[in-house]
Amino acid sequence: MSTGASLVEKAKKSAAYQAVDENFPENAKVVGVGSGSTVIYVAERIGQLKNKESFVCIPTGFQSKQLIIDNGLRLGTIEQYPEVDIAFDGADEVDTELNLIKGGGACLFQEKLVAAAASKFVVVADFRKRSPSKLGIQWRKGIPIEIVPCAYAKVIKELKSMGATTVDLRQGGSAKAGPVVTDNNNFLIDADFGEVADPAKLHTDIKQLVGVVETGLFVQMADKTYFGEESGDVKCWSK
Ligand SMILES: O=C(CO)[C@H](O)[C@H](O)COP(=O)(O)O
Repeated sequence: MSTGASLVEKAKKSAAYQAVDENFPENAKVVGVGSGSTVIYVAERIGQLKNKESFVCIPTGFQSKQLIIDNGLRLGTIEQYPEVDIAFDGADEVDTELNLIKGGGACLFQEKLVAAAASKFVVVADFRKRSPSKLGIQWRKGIPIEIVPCAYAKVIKELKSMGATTVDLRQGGSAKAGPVVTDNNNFLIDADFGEVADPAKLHTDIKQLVGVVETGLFVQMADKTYFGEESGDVKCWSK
């Protein structure tokens, strides 16, 4: 009998494999590979393609770079290849409009950069990531926001005055004393705004604060999301 943890793992793998099988363009030249535990299976599946010498993969951070290398894929950079044919990535929450919260794994800036450069953006997730309506229902840790380190006190104060109920400078926990440092040498704030009524407005309001590099609200960027279900099925939401 499958345990809860192995059901989740199977769900991630099924979603990732189906997303690659149904969307990988035959003549792809540049492919974005996201970050997180679900994307591990995306990289694995792409690594099984017979023509893997014919395209380059663009990472969204350190872990993603390792996944590309470990699966025998060609590594490129977004500076060399600013036009991406397709990007695959995970998400922390997906709403019914296909808006996302991302950044639980601290990679949101490069994830958004690669997704924004991509002609098609496909998300892979397990059933726990699906919101019944708005963002902020399933993912209760707050919206991840990447900031320049010296701006943290100012931005925290401003986010509180914008109505965030909890605002935390993300800490490394037992793995690191002090704040998490991103792949871009920045800090991360998690700001809880509850249920997000208007993700585009919230993103714009936060982005205007001096010191904010990027928010983990991915508004109308995803073309499709594949959810691996507890039953073993995969559900696809598309625009
Ligand atoms: O946004 C991310 C990292 O910044 C990840 O894509 C997101 O956290 C989902 O990760 P996982 O597939 O491990 O649940």
